[in-house]
Amino acid sequence: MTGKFISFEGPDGAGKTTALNTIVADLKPQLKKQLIVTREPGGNRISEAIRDIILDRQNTEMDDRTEALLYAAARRQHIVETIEPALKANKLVLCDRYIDSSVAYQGAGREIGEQEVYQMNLFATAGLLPDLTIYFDVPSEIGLQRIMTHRTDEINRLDVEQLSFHKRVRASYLKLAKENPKRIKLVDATQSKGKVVSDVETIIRKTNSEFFNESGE
Ligand SMILES: Nc1ncnc2c1ncn2[C@@H]1O[C@H](COP(=O)(O)OP(=O)(O)OP(=O)(O)O)[C@@H](O)[C@H]1O
Ligand SMILES: Cc1cn([C@H]2C[C@H](O)[C@@H](COP(=O)(O)O)O2)c(=O)[nH]c1=O
Repeated sequence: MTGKFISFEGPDGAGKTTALNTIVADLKPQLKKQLIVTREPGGNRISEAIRDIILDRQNTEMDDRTEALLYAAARRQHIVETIEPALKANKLVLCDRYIDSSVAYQGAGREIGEQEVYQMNLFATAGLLPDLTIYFDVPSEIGLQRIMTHRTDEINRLDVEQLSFHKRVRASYLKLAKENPKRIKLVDATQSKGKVVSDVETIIRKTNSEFFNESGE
């Protein structure tokens, strides 16, 4: 496959989606190749239906392993319908969350075990990993505060987990970043929105120069 696959990761409320919207608007005119922007869980009819089931706050009886399997199932369908065809067509794929979310949220947050969840996801992904992962690092308290203050209409079943759950998620992300320094680049997401965007754009430009017009404009 010849395209490039970049995932955006971070705890809830880290600001990934906000930054992604600005980054897409900024980078699109500067790119030589086509850009695909997508998200997990979701990105197609089946995966969006799975997303609705997972995130529905009424589904309080959902078992932790059921949850992990549903995320992996949504991921599989997303890879087959969206990510692989885009990479084969030499496109740049920007994806809001991917496999690291499962390791951090289900592996560490739900305490299923990070290795176990990673191994199960290897089956779902057939080993497809992002070329680059931007990790938006924010203390759990700040992320949750942002969500509770500004996004009360969209609070989902995972957002309402206890602070200890979210702290395990962040600790797991930090561990992943430390263990995979070539793939995962950490951005300080407590900075202003503008600074976060500019840090991310610098990383993307540096690591994917072949996708940009020579003038960079
Ligand atoms: N750098 C920032 N400083 C302050 N507030 C921010 C910053 N970035 C985003 N926000 C605000 O925080 C809230 C959450 O942002 P956003 O939805 O982009 O986070 P997210 O990482 O996509 O979260 P989730 O994964 O839970 O969907 C929004 O109200 C957004 O305006
Ligand atoms: C892919 C993936 C996601 N999650 C969690 C993380 C968030 O709490 C929600 C998705 O909501 P967002 O607003 O789109 O960020 O799902 C998870 O626990 N495991 C995963 O694999």
